[in-house]
Amino acid sequence: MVSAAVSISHSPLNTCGSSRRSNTLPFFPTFLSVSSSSVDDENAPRNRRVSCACVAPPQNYQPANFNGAHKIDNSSIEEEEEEDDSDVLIECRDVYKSFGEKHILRGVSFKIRHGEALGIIGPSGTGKSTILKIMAGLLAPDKGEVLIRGRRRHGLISDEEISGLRIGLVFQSAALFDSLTVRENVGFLLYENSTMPEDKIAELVTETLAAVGLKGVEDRLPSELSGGMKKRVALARSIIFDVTKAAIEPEVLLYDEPTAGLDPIASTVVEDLIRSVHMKGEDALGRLGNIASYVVVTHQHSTIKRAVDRLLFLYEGKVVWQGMTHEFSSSTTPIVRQFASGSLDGPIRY
Ligand SMILES: Nc1ncnc2c1ncn2[C@@H]1O[C@H](COP(=O)(O)OP(=O)(O)OP(=O)(O)O)[C@@H](O)[C@H]1O
Repeated sequence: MVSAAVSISHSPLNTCGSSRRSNTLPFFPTFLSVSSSSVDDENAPRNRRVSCACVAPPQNYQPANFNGAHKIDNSSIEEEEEEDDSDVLIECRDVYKSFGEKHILRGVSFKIRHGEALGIIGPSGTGKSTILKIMAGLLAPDKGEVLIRGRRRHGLISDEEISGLRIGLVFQSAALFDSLTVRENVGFLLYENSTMPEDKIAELVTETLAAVGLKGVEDRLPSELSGGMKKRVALARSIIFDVTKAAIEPEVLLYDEPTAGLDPIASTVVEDLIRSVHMKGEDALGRLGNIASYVVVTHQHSTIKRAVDRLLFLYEGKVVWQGMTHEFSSSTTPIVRQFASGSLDGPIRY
């Protein structure tokens, strides 16, 4: 489980020609610190450098086509080998990760294609948050590879290594800066890195907050917000982008349990918001979303149904099933049936 003090987006902080710092903001170091509860201290990047590069859709891009659920077996791997991988943005290949004696990931392999809305499900403690952190570059795998647009990443993220792709991680907790106002939290990266005038950033922050259903909260501190409002502020922070740039900067967003702890209606708001910022559709402001693909780790049925198209089921360190969302509840695979129904009978034992 991730519970972090900050939400990060892999946009530049003080790197990549960081140009300007708002005088309304306190000084922040190059590495945006993350609470000790969120990231393995030993593995946390020091002086982290993050990507500001923009990613264009692959040439000859064809939308991803997933034709059904399948259990992971050799035949499916053979099939995958014949696929056109020009639209694969992130690939985890046989990834292993242990924490001491705990072997959490034991050979996890999957691809995230351009345009995908992917969900990762599975029992608590199976490593869902861990795989997100590995993709985001906060943790390094012990074994196996993470490929970013076909290029193997060595160690943790650096600008050079992942140039060509922005990856944002929205932590399970809203992870806002307590001492900054909502405006400063949402506009943080723009204040730090863009050349936009401050009044324009403030305008954009207000628009983005409106897009997540929040009005008139710009001057509040996070402590003055409800849990659901904090989540929406965190989402606003993850989707805001520099509108003065000629090219939209698509990115892959990784959401760790974005609807956990929300009431059903607030969950729906967040689920629709996640959908709306996807490149395929327009956001609440009528702009094309800039998120090329996204991954949602969730336990919530409503989020599975509403926010994602394809699912990976992680269990005992491996992807044991994958399929389209509508196949989840009708699957006859025992482990999926048990999980979908919440039954105590089945292969998963607590
Ligand atoms: N930095 C760490 N140091 C030691 N153990 C860790 C660390 N991070 C995760 N773990 C352990 O790895 C296991 C998997 O954790 P992870 O948070 O990835 O699971 P999860 O599938 O996301 O769980 P949940 O659904 O409950 O959020 C857990 O047993 C957790 O205690």
